[in-house]
Amino acid sequence: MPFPDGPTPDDQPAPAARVRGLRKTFGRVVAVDGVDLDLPSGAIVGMLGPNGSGKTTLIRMLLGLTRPTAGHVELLGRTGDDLPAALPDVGALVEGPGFHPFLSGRDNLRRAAATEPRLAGDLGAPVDAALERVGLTEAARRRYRGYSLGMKQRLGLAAALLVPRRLVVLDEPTNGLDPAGTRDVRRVIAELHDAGTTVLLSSHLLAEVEAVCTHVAVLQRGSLLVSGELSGLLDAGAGELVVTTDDPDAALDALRAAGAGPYLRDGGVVVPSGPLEPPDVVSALVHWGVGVWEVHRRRAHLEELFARLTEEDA
Ligand SMILES: Nc1ncnc2c1ncn2[C@@H]1O[C@H](COP(=O)(O)OP(=O)(O)OP(=O)(O)O)[C@@H](O)[C@H]1O
Repeated sequence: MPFPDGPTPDDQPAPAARVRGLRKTFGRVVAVDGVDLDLPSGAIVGMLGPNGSGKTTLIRMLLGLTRPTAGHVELLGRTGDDLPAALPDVGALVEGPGFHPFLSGRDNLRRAAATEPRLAGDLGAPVDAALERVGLTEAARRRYRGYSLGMKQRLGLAAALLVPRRLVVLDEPTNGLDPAGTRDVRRVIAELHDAGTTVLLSSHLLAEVEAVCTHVAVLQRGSLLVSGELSGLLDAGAGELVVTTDDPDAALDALRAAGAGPYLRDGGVVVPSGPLEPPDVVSALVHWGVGVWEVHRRRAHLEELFARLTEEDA
């Protein structure tokens, strides 16, 4: 069956994944409510949303682990009954059926490696490489049952990295990790990105997402509030202007008279986002004879953008 939007133009690489009209209900609960989303090829897409907003359900539908109530999923160009054919190229760290509690980390990983169609023969080398990559070499002989949450997360990540993937999906990968583990995950994501792998990262850590992601998608109550390139969204969502002047008190008066609600912060005059654009601010200050050294727009942080989006929609 052709995908609803038709083919991607020749000059654009096909997205690693796309969903259209994706919906999932559990009884009366609408977990995902008609989501359209592309994961651009090679991007690191941060998926954000409050608890219960549908992130895990969306990821599970993307990976074929949960059947959608309605809508379409395309994964690495495969859809419908053909979707499982994409899965060997997809690595995933999602909560779900875990590892065997009485086997060691290494033996669990060997079992996972044995199910990889692209690994044959000696599984020792790829298993050891994956353990090394996630910093689990020393604990590899210990039973999974005795692993801390962070070690379990690392082993799950190792399983996702057993072979080169075109898409890696990480559902809250830093959950339970110490700062060193968080750094390791960040390094692994950067390595995947350098290798051209598309990464979908679901996280509540906004600073983390801002630091590593090229794109974001924000969910709320099962609906997509916004998605796109992170830098563009932060620029568009930019807020306040900051004025540097020798006479902040006069600047406050001038800007109040112009209809802004300015205030002082760290010696600068802050003009909250509102009707006044930079030329209006400069003109108001010049009109009042206030010397202006600089007016710049402060780039919003993801935390502010996220708060604004989710509060506006609340
Ligand atoms: N198997 C299930 N049976 C019933 N309801 C479910 C099931 N899975 C998810 N839900 C419900 O669907 C909604 C979305 O849940 P989901 O786990 O996808 O959200 P999330 O954004 O991943 O949340 P969190 O950030 O807390 O992990 C919630 O209301 C949840 O209770």
